[in-house]
Amino acid sequence: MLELKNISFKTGTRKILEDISYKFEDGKIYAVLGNNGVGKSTLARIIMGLNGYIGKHGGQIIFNGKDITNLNITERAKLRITMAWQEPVRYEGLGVREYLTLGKRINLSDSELIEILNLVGLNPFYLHRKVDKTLSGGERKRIELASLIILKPRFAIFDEPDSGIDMMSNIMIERIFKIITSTGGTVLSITHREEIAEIADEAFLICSGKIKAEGDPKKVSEVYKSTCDNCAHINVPVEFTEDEVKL
Ligand SMILES: Nc1ncnc2c1ncn2[C@@H]1O[C@H](COP(=O)(O)OP(=O)(O)OP(=O)(O)O)[C@@H](O)[C@H]1O
Repeated sequence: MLELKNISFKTGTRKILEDISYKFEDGKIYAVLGNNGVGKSTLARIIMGLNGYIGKHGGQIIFNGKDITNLNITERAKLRITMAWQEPVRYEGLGVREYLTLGKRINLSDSELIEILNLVGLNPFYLHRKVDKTLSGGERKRIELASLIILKPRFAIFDEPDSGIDMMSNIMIERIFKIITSTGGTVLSITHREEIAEIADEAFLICSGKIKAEGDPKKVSEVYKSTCDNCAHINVPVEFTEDEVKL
């Protein structure tokens, strides 16, 4: 269980996140919806413990009963809190096999690696490729998803899990999420796409740094469609009533 308690974040006088409280249970998929710039990735960076966010945000993060608010990204990684970034990084010279096995620190046979590549829609040939600019964006993203499966995360954040990957891959994304939740891990997917949000067990909508709606993913994505398409208050914190929030 990961619990966010009254998370807030400011840059100068600008409020980016305000009073975000949410409980993520083990073995469940969650989605966070919201327009560009509403604070979704900022919340992810706070959960991950990135430099520039630790000690600079308000509120607490409790993970399995332990206060992890002041732990850095490495300490949180040891608790297997991980993230697949919106724009995966490339490493010149590093082979896919080395990357996936953390330079052989993770012991996986070729057939196990090939099975994981297959899960993310890549053929065995990719084991012999490098994680560099010769990979397309979509291929790189798939390798990143494979590495996340291998890490067996307890809490995994996917920032736009389908960015750069074709539409046909929604089923693949759902399969990856379910591999993680089947062993009790929690998935948080950050998305603009209703189809991806609707894979989740629960969803919440961030608007101007606050939770505007939470609950059933279909209902939350309806609120998203009906209110966020022509948003009149991008990045301006607004007040919502309790009734609007719980769905
Ligand atoms: N450390 C920071 N310093 C200055 N501004 C920041 C910082 N972190 C986030 N912001 C600003 O906060 C706002 C929210 O950013 P964030 O990346 O969280 O948005 P988002 O909801 O993930 O958007 P997108 O869908 O475009 O990825 C943006 O205007 C961003 O520029």
